[in-house]
Amino acid sequence: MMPQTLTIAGSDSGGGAGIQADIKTFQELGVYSTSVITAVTAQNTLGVTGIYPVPVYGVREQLRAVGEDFQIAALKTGMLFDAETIKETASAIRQYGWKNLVVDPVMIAKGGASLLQQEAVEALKQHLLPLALVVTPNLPEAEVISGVSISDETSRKRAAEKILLLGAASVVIKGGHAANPKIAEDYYLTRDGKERLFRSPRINTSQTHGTGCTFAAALTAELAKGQPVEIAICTAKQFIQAALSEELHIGAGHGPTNHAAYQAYVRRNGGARHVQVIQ
Ligand SMILES: Nc1ncnc2c1ncn2[C@@H]1O[C@H](COP(=O)(O)OP(=O)(O)O)[C@@H](O)[C@H]1O
Ligand SMILES: Cc1ncc(COP(=O)(O)O)c(N)n1
Repeated sequence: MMPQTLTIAGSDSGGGAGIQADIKTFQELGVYSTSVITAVTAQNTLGVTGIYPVPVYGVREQLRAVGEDFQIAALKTGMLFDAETIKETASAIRQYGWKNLVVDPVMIAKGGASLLQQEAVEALKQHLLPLALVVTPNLPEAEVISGVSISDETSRKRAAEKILLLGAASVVIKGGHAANPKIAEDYYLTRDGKERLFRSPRINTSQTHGTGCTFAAALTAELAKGQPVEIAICTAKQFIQAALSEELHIGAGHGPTNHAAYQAYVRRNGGARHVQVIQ
C-alpha cells in the first residue's frame, strides 16, 4: 500500500511554498498526501499580502478527520501561526500516536512577512519540539529557537545542541542563508551525538520560494517510505538541489522551485548526485 503522509501547514495562493509545495513534493516522491490547513495566505512570488488563520476548532476537526481514517506513516508541520494551533497540533500528534514527525519551524517568509506570532515561539519549543524526530530550522530560525547567535561552525553546533535539549531527536540546521557563495551546507546533529554535513554546490538563483517547505516535505516522504533519517535527508537535499537547478521563471519575484525536476533528473541519469555527505 502507498505510504500515507500528513502536512499541517499554511496555504500559499502562489503555489510555491506551504501546503502546495508539500503536496507536490509528496506526489513526486510517490507517497499519498493528506493535509490540515492552519491558515490561508494571500501570497505570490512578490510577497504575502494577507493572512487568514483557520479558527482553532477548524484545525481540530481537520486533525480528527485525518486521524480517524488514515494510517499516517510520517508527517510534517510548517506554518502554524499561533500558540493555540501549535497546542492543538501537538495534542493530536500524541492522541493519534503519529510517529516520524518533521517540524519545519517556519517563522518568516522570504519577503519578510511573519508567519509565526512571536509569543508562539515558546509554545513551539514547549509542545512541539519534544515530539519531533527531526527539526529543520534555517539559520535565523535556529538562532531564535536556541538563543545562540550563529557565526561559525562552533556556534552552529552550540545552537543545535540547545535545540536538542528541548527534546527533538535530531536537528538539521539548513545553510541556505549562509554567506558561503560556493556551497549550500546543512548541518545534522542527533541526540546521541552523531554529526553529518550535507553539502551541495550553491546555485546562483532567485527562484528560492518554498525551498524550506520542499526540503522538509521530501524528508517526510522518504521517512514515510521507511528510509533511515540520514538517507532521507540526503534524498531531500538532492530533491531541492534539482528543484533549484532547473528554474521555472514563474512570477516576477522570488519564483517557486521546480518540484518536477528531481524525478526528471533521475529518469535522465538513473539516479541523483551532487550531494556530498561528510561524516
Ligand atoms: N542557492 C542554493 N543552492 C543550493 N541549495 C540551496 C540554496 N538555497 C537553499 N538551499 C538548500 O535548500 C534547503 C532549504 O534551505 P534554506 O533556504 O536555508 O531554508 P528556508 O527556505 O527554510 O529558509 C537546504 O537544504 C539548503 O541547503
Ligand atoms: C504558507 C507558507 N508557508 C511557508 C512559507 C515559507 O516559505 P520558505 O520555504 O521559502 O521559507 C511561506 N512563504 N508560505
